[in-house]
Amino acid sequence: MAPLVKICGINTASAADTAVRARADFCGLVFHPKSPRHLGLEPARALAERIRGRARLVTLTCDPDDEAIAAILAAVRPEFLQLHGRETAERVAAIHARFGVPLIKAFPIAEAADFAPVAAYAPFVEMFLFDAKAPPGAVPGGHGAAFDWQLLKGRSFARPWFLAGGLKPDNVARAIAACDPSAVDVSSGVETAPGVKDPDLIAAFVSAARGGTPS
Ligand SMILES: O=C(O)c1ccccc1N[C@@H]1O[C@H](COP(=O)(O)O)[C@@H](O)[C@H]1O
Repeated sequence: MAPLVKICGINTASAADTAVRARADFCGLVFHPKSPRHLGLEPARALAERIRGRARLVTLTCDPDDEAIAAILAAVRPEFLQLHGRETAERVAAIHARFGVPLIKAFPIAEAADFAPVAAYAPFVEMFLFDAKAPPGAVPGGHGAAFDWQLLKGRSFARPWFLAGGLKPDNVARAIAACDPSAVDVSSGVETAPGVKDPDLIAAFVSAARGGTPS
């Protein structure tokens, strides 16, 4: 079965409309001030209202405190909160208990040992997400870097999972064939510059992920 598709880092009305028209399953809004895709609460609220009901809304943040989570949830009312920082299983359990919003937990992957912590998060999250490790000191994601998809081959997990990191229209079909993810996530692979989404690349990515022709 074709995986679900998430377009992350939506930051304009036109990118939102393109993702929805391409029938992306999830649209991601980034709350990370060091990211070129960062949104303030008010622009995020407006984009969320444009997307709501047409794709599932995901808000992405890294190591948020409770105050930040409360503000994001109140402004956007997302279907999912993606935690893309170094949140421990205990912290994720606390977020789950306090806020009850379905969680996507991201894990940075470079070698097989990086999957070891994943199982401990299963009771508290809806989906896992596997991304390449970011360079030291850099923003934790959105770099367009891939990890070795073969590391996922033959593994099973207690939750559905996203493949992320360095996906593009011209490699997403190969990535899906290599490791059979439940969902794929892309940010920089559908951009012409950091934070600048391209309508043709978004449409090509969704089509290629669903078994169409890569552009
Ligand atoms: O997109 C961002 O700016 C971002 C910022 C901070 C953490 C994660 C971020 N994006 C996520 O990173 C992965 C991979 O992105 P890419 O396709 O390789 O550019 C993806 O899950 C994004 O949701």
